[in-house]
Amino acid sequence: MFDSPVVRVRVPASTANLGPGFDTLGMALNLYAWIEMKQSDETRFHLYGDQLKGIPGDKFNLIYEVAQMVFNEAGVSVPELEVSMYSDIPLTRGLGSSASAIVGALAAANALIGSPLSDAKLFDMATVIEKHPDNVGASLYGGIITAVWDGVHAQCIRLDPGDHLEALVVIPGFELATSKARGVLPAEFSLQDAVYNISRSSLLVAALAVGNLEVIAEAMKDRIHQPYRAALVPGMAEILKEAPRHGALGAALSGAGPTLLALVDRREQRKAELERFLKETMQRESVPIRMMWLKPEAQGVKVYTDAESGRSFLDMIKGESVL
Ligand SMILES: Nc1ncnc2c1ncn2[C@@H]1O[C@H](COP(=O)(O)OP(=O)(O)OP(=O)(O)O)[C@@H](O)[C@H]1O
Ligand SMILES: N[C@@H](CCO)C(=O)O
Repeated sequence: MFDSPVVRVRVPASTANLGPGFDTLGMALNLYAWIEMKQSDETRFHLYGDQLKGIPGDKFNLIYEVAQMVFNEAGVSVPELEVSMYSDIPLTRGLGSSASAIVGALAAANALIGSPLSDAKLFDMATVIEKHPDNVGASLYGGIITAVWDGVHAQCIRLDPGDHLEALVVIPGFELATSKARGVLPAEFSLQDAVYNISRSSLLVAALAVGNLEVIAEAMKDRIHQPYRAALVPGMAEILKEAPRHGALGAALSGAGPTLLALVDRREQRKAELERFLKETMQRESVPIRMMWLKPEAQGVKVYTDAESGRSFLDMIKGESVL
């Protein structure tokens, strides 16, 4: 048996793919979900905020299921949990809400039992659950990650995002399930399209590694998933094509969408023009949107100990939440 502390974690949202890096590139963003977890005599959930509406408040919640995987892996039994959760990450919009829930639950459950599992093990488990390492790697490690998965083990290299990148995200007022956005993709690609994506994805990683932002517009182009998904997101094709002419370094569908993300150099003077272009394009398509300026988050999931917290769960969040 172990002492039963109260564990809190903060986990960042993420954007996956960054255009050509389908299922391999991810970047953490400064939008967060928070989870508090403790052992209990009966399982109880306290879900706060608009973003968690409709999420199950019982043992069918993803957080509970993932926590039990950690306990099984570690060979301990913690059948009943009291979980509080607050999130600023919109659900099913392409900003890695499921990855944040998975990584947050893994980190919280692991900390609850004295952290027997390594980060590498948590990464493997997260990837098996999510089925691709891009969002979960970014939420776990922070920064920009380039990752591979062999079906069992995931590996990644983390790049520091630097100080110059910023992202303008356009979040449409409708949900797009990852399963639906993957369902429209072909099973096979031509050699030409494969080369097109490999070359751009490699260029993008190299550009981000050395801070050469000039090639980003070309490096964010993709032929593997975005052309097929464009029909699911009105305005997407025009925004991906034209955003660089309005001040963006490049633009991409964020994860499986429907959120669109324009990367910007923070020193760029044309932010208002970019905002106007994105807003007007979506308005022409009659798509209601929310726009947010976000920054890359260098820190991955953060575990707070009892001693560090000292405040109630909601008080702790108040200072950091964007809502
Ligand atoms: N905090 C949470 N607790 C429980 N389940 C969650 C939580 N957050 C997300 N989920 C589950 O994940 C689903 C969304 O996952 P999905 O992969 O479709 O979108 P996403 O993760 O927001 O976007 P993307 O993977 O494209 O970045 C939700 O419908 C819900 O079932
Ligand atoms: N790489 C994934 C991200 C969504 O979780 C996709 O584009 O389907």
